Amino acid sequence: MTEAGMIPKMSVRGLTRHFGGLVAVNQVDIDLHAGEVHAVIGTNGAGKSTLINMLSGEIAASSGSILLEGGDVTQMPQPRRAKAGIGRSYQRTTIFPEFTVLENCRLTAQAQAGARPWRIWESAQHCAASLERAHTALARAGLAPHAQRLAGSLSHGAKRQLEVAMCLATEPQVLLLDEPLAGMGAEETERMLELLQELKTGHAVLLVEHDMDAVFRIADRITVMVNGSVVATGTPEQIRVDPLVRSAYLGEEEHA
Ligand SMILES: Nc1ncnc2c1ncn2[C@@H]1O[C@H](COP(=O)(O)OP(=O)(O)OP(=O)(O)O)[C@@H](O)[C@H]1O
Repeated sequence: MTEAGMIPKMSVRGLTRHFGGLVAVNQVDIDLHAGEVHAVIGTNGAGKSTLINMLSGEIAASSGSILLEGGDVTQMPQPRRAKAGIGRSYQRTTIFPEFTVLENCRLTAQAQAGARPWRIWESAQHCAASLERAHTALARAGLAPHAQRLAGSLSHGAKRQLEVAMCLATEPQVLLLDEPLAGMGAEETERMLELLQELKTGHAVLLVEHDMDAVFRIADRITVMVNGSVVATGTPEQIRVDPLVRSAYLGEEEHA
């Protein structure tokens, strides 16, 4: 059951980013609700990464606003946004391969909890709260049996699951997932989709993903971007039959 009728966890209005003369993201409005996977799709260069980077605080918005549970986070730097409840995974792998799966998760939880960087290694040994958060996140991501393995020895799919677990260890309100299915085989994709389905309970999930089959299966809501602008937002059923989307994005086979 979705919690879509409630106030959005994240509400974005008029979000815009210029790179010189290029408008990479143009006046984007988007609402992310707890209990929903909201996918953002679009052709290469449509502005999806720029959007996610603005939401996580990695790049500044040129204009517009981002509210997290009603509070304005538009000017908040990335570390504070992470503390406020915005978690994200990246297209590239960000794990420490020579540490165990559990240590990777625990260090993320520890860093997010506000430990001083130069004391992370020392205090990570002792911080029971971070350890508990790490165990909880690993269990939720289906990685508990691999907790003591070196992260570098995991399969590609399991590494992506670990990234999601690391994100969960920060106990976010909003999860921003950047192509979590990239490079996965069919079985790994299925496992990740099950995880995403489970994860949306209690979280708002924004999913940027190129695998259209997966998007149409998993998403509760889809926003379609073309050249930096939103051309449509709706349920998968609405998006599938939207004439603008069909001509601008879903492509020729729809017209056959
Ligand atoms: N740092 C930057 N400086 C200049 N232009 C940029 C920068 N980052 C992105 N762009 C441009 O902004 C536009 C949107 O790029 P973005 O990476 O957000 O698209 P995308 O939808 O994520 O594409 P892809 O699916 O290929 O990852 C593109 O034209 C890109 O070249």
